Amino acid sequence: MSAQDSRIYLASGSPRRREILTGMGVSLERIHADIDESVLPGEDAITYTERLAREKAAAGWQVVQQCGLPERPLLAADTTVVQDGEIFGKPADEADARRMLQAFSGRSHQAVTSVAVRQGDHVEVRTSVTHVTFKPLGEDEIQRYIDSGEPFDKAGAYGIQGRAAVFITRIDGSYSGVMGLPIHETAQILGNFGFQFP
Ligand SMILES: Cc1cn([C@H]2C[C@H](O)[C@@H](COP(=O)(O)OP(=O)(O)OP(=O)(O)O)O2)c(=O)[nH]c1=O
Repeated sequence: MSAQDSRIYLASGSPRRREILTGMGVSLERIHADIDESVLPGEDAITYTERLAREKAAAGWQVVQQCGLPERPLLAADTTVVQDGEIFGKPADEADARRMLQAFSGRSHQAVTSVAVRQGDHVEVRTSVTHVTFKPLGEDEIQRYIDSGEPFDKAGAYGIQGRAAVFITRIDGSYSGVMGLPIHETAQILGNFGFQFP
């Protein structure tokens, strides 16, 4: 079946994920499901994003069942940023955003995204790790970026697809993965659920 022939459930409030899937030709229906996104003690970034993608998919699947919705694949994902083993989620406030952007200034970090697709008890998960390098940032640049409001709903306090693009000197890996949904890995998993791309 082609991507357009069938819909998936999207257990995500991220506008970026919706845009990427729509761009891939996938029709979707949003499912609301919330989970606790705390990092467990000693958990590394990949273990964390894979666990969260699975948990978001499980919570979404529960909603599908509780509402008696027709069975079809459900997709969930989680993105985080990691540098020297430290996990950077969404900034809690302006000071937190400043701390993150200062840490990334003139250095490399990794953006990690795990995507999970679930139907019934069958779940598949893939992870993409992308190396991102920032130019050295001045305090005034950081402040102007914070004032734009862009950092606050994004892991690592920046959006590669937005104004932070000018901070980035190099990426090695998946651009869409940094944005929140790696297209290659997503197409691979959905392929295993019967979708065809393009
Ligand atoms: C690093 C980076 C992250 N992000 C976003 C992608 C994700 O939406 C967000 C990371 O938070 P997530 O918790 O992965 O996702 P979310 O809370 O937005 O949505 P949901 O849990 O409902 O699926 O950061 C960008 O948009 N651009 C970037 O360059």
